[in-house]
Amino acid sequence: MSKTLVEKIWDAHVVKSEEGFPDILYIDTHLIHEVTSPQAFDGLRKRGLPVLRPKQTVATADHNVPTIDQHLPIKEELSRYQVDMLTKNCAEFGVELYGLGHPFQGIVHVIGPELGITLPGKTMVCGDSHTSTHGAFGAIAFGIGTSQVEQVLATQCLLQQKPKTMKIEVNGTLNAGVRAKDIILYIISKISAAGGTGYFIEYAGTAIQSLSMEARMTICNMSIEMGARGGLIAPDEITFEYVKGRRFAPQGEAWDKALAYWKTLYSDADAQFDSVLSFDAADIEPMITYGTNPGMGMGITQHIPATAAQPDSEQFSYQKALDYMGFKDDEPLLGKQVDYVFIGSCTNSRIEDLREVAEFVYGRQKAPNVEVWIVPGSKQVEKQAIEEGLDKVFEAAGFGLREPGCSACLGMNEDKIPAGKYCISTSNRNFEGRQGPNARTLLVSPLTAAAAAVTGQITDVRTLLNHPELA
Ligand SMILES: CC(C)[C@@](O)(CC(=O)O)C(=O)O
Ligand code: SF4
Repeated sequence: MSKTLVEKIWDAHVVKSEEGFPDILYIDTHLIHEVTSPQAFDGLRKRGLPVLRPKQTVATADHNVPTIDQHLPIKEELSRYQVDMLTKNCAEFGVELYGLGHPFQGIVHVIGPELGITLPGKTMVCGDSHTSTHGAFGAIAFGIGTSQVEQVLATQCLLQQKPKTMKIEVNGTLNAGVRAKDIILYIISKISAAGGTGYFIEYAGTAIQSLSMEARMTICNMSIEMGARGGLIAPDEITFEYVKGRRFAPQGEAWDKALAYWKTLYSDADAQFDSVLSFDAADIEPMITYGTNPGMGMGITQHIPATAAQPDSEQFSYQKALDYMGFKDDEPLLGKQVDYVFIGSCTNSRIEDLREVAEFVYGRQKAPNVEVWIVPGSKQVEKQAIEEGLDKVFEAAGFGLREPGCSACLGMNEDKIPAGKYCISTSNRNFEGRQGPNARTLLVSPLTAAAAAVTGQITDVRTLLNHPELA
């Protein structure tokens, strides 16, 4: 019987399936961080239970960590407490922790892939809705809640309803200045922040298959931002090349065996999806969000869609979003001054992202009216960026390479955007107060962020690509 890729991986991990009940799903790898694990460990402690498979559990500190002077004690009391609790819990339950100062530390969805922990065909969960990132490797990866974190720690299994499947095809060639982040922001702007609810999405098509693994991770990372359970891309030679030789990837005969299995991981030609959407890469221009959910995005040269053009039921919340952002119906965003540029987060903070920013700002200066924070996704990304001299390029442009963490993606550590300030951000959420109370977030690609860093305003990067003398 023909199957989609999701069905193939799901069915290979079902421990028990009974009509009218959720499946019992085996979890290959459980990733944890300091925010959503304390209560789960407390639950085990109260019931006197161990972590069933500590060797299949990996922890890191990323949300609450500072991104400068990480060698010093964390200043914020709550952040320090969260990180200390993670250290204590991992020591007590025998879980490997890549904590502050460890050479493998970083954002949980950056370190899994770069360490070869994220592999095709796996089931992977984390108490974090951006766990879908790992689907870029052809894994079923999704976010879970704290009580489910406890369930997986105790049983290495999870009760889950089998999700519906959606195929999103993007075919064709990307225009100049258009990157993976623009693809996913475009898709979400077309189907809305709820368009994928209840589905597990498979991204396919020639434009997707032409992307690097880092770019594929950017796409899968934001599956949740359209309500999807997760997102994945069938593994191929680009995937295998990326994984080969990584620290925890299979080696030798185990590699050969794994590769033979991974090559069976694709949706059968006649597999039935519950929904299929198609997009043309040629229609996509550099994107930017103007509102307070990732679905409120538009091409950077466009004008903000009118409130009256929204469905009646959405007009109140739409207008409220524009008021929060200080924007009006039908106004253009190009040329608007911004205050901060944040390049980081599990969406865009990998070496490919930093290289692209460095290439763009090389020989240029940041604008005097912006503060630029560039935050590597992990210690390994930081190390590689320094080895490649990218830190020197950033310093010459007027901003320094910080240390790894979630940073300004969310207001849970020292890196907060002040109230009322506009932040051009390569992260994945622009909710009210996400980057700090009353901060105003404009989601873009790293390339568009680099352009704003140089001009100090919302900029169509293609202008500068075509006319380097302009900035
Ligand atoms: C808030 C934080 C813990 C989180 O990582 C949680 C999540 O993604 O579920 C986020 O980015 O919103
Ligand atoms: S970088 Fe942002 S979105 Fe990603 S895990 Fe951290 S807080 Fe969540």
